[in-house]
Order: sequence, then C-alpha cells, then structure tokens
Amino acid sequence: MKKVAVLGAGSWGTALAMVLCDNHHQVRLWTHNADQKETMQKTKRNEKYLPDIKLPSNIEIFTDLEKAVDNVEAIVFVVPAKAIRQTCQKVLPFLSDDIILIHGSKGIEPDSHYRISEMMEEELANINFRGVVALSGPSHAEEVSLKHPTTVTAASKNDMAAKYTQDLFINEYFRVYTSKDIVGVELGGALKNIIALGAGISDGLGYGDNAKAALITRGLAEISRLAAVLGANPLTFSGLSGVGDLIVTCTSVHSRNWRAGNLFGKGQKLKEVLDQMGMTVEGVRTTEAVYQLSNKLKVEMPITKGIYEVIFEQRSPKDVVDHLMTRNRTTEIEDIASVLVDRYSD
Ligand SMILES: NC(=O)C1=CN([C@@H]2O[C@H](COP(=O)(O)OP(=O)(O)OC[C@H]3O[C@@H](n4cnc5c(N)ncnc54)[C@H](O)[C@@H]3O)[C@@H](O)[C@H]2O)C=CC1
Ligand SMILES: O=C(CO)COP(=O)(O)O
Repeated sequence: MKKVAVLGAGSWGTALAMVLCDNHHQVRLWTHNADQKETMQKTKRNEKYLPDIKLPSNIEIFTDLEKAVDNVEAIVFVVPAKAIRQTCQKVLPFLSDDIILIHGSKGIEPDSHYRISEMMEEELANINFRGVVALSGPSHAEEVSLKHPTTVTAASKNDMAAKYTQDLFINEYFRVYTSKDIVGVELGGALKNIIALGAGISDGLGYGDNAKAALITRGLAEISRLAAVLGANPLTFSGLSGVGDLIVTCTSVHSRNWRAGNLFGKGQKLKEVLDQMGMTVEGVRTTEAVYQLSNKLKVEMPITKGIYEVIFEQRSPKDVVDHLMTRNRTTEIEDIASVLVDRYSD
C-alpha cells in the first residue's frame, strides 16, 4: 500500500484516484476549488465531472496542497495542460527528492511546443525526482469509473518509474503496459484530440462513416508523420496511445473533443462551443500549438490546418472539407516512409 496524491479533481483525476483506491492505496485527491471539495465530501460524488458515480469511502479530499503531498511516494498530475506549469510551481516547495511524478494529461503547449513531461521537467528542475511517467491510452473516465475493461501505457525514459506506475495502477479492469517511448506516447495522446475535433466536425456536418474513417486514417498519417519528425518511435502510433486512443476519441459519445467538434460542424464558434462544453477540450489549444509546429518544421498536416482555420479563423467547415477532398493528388503511404528514410539514413 502506497501513499499517493492525485492533483486535479476533474473527471480523469477522480477516475484515476478511484482505481488507486480499488488497489488499496492511500489516496489523496487535491482540488483547487474549495466549493468542489465541500460538495464532494458532503455528497460523496463529483457532481460536476462524474455525477453518476459514488466515490470510494477511503478517498481523502484536500485543497491544501502541502498536506495533500506530505510524505507521498508518487504524485499523479491530472490538471488540464494549461494548468500544468502553475500546478508544478505551487507544489515545488513541498516536494522532496526521490518522488515519482506521473501525469495523465494530454496536450502540447502553444509557442514552446512542449509536451507535458517537458513542462514538468522544466518547472521541477530543482528536485531530483526519480522519473516522469506519462500514463496514456484509450480511457474515458466515465467507463473507468464503472470498472469497464480499459488498457493504457505507462511511458518513461526511466524503466523503474514506468514499472512502478504499472504496479501502482494495474488491476483486473485496468491493464497497464509499459513503454520507453514517452515522446511517442505523449504525442499520441495529445495529437489525437485534433483529429477527434475533425471527426466531430464531420459528424456535425452530417457526413457519414466513410468520411469519419477517412479522417481517422489520414489523421493518423499526419500526426504520426509529425511525431516521427519529433523523435517518436512510429510503431508507438500503432499502439494504445496512438491508434487506440484515436479510435476511442473519434468515436465515443464521451469524448469532449468529438462533442466540441460536432458543435463546430453545426456552425457554432469557439466561444459558444467552450461555454457550452464547460469541461476541458484539450484539442483546441493543441491545434494551435501543432499548427505552429507544423509550419515551423514544414511538416504537411492538411487536416490540422483545416481544423485550425475552422476554430481560429472562422472558416466554414464545409469549405475546409471541400478543400481537403480536392487538393493536389498524392500517394497514400510514401509520405511517412520518406520521413523514416530521412531519419534513419544518416
Ligand atoms: N476525461 C477523460 O476521460 C480523460 C482526460 N484526460 C486528460 O486529463 C486532463 C484533465 O482532464 P479532465 O479531468 O477530463 O478535465 P475536466 O474538465 O473533467 O476537469 C478539469 C479539472 O481541472 C481543474 N482545474 C482547472 N484549472 C485548474 C488549475 N489552474 N489548477 C488546478 N486545477 C484546475 C478543474 O477544477 C477540474 O477539476 C486533460 O489533459 C485530459 O486530456 C486523459 C484521459 C482521459
Ligand atoms: O483522452 C481521452 C480518452 O482517452 C479523453 O478524450 P476527451 O478529452 O476528448 O474526452
């Protein structure tokens, strides 16, 4: 039994804390919102983010960050990507060396183009943590909290930290694999959200399964092309954090990115969409970051470009689809192959 703090009491932080409670760990769930803590303690539910689920009786809820992380072996960061740096800065004074840092967040920071673990390493450079682990895969909180079979990957440059995370979380309904390719695993989790926005847009426009299958497949081609240039193992994109998460996010009614895309497809604009969602839609910021990055690195990403134009330049979604369908003729597989040839030919 380990003492673990989970930072972020949204749907995913709560679901991961429940898995840890099921595994008999001593779990402290931290929220930055005092009202949320009070309601959760009173109702034994997370009314806003996972309303149908009763919280385990052994979960402890904190707003005091120092108390939440006191004497813990591992911290699991599950705040939205935009809050990662601020959360690291707040927790830094209370951290001791040897801590294991795990995160379940999915995003890329605009301008810096940092992955989540890169932001954590930069903000927490003053401590000698034992490793940073990304926990990612096809895993909607709503289903994990119902204990439906789910598989994820714990990726770290540090093998021991990845195995520690596997031991911490694995049980009969939550199967955890390990990987050394943290670059690929984090990119898979972040980039699929862009394509899920696209799948939602396509459905919102009233297009059918052919269009969605095309988006998923050509989306996978362009996100794995970028990931290969950024140093990911392309095979990671055939795994749980790649195609696995892409499928679930593009097809599940639980996906906030798909739902937001659907509203864009029906003609709503950014502010209306975000107001209506009221929950984290990571794909919006990640689309901005990846659009910048693809221009900087000259990686062709036509779907991401189209989604960027819908979200940030108010281009009509129908216009974007028409453009994607009629752009220059090209070959299907050669493009990713050429990235790999360039990369391995030195
Ligand atoms: N919901 C899901 O099924 C999954 C979500 N994720 C990822 O987990 C991360 C968190 O997402 P969700 O839990 O779904 O979001 P959510 O929208 O359900 O909840 C967000 C939580 O973060 C808190 N928060 C917002 N700003 C904060 C700040 N500055 N400091 C501390 N807390 C803050 C909110 O109060 C809320 O409790 C995202 O990166 C998401 O992509 C990953 C896998 C599954
Ligand atoms: O990453 C997720 C499932 O693996 C959650 O996706 P959404 O943020 O689109 O709900």
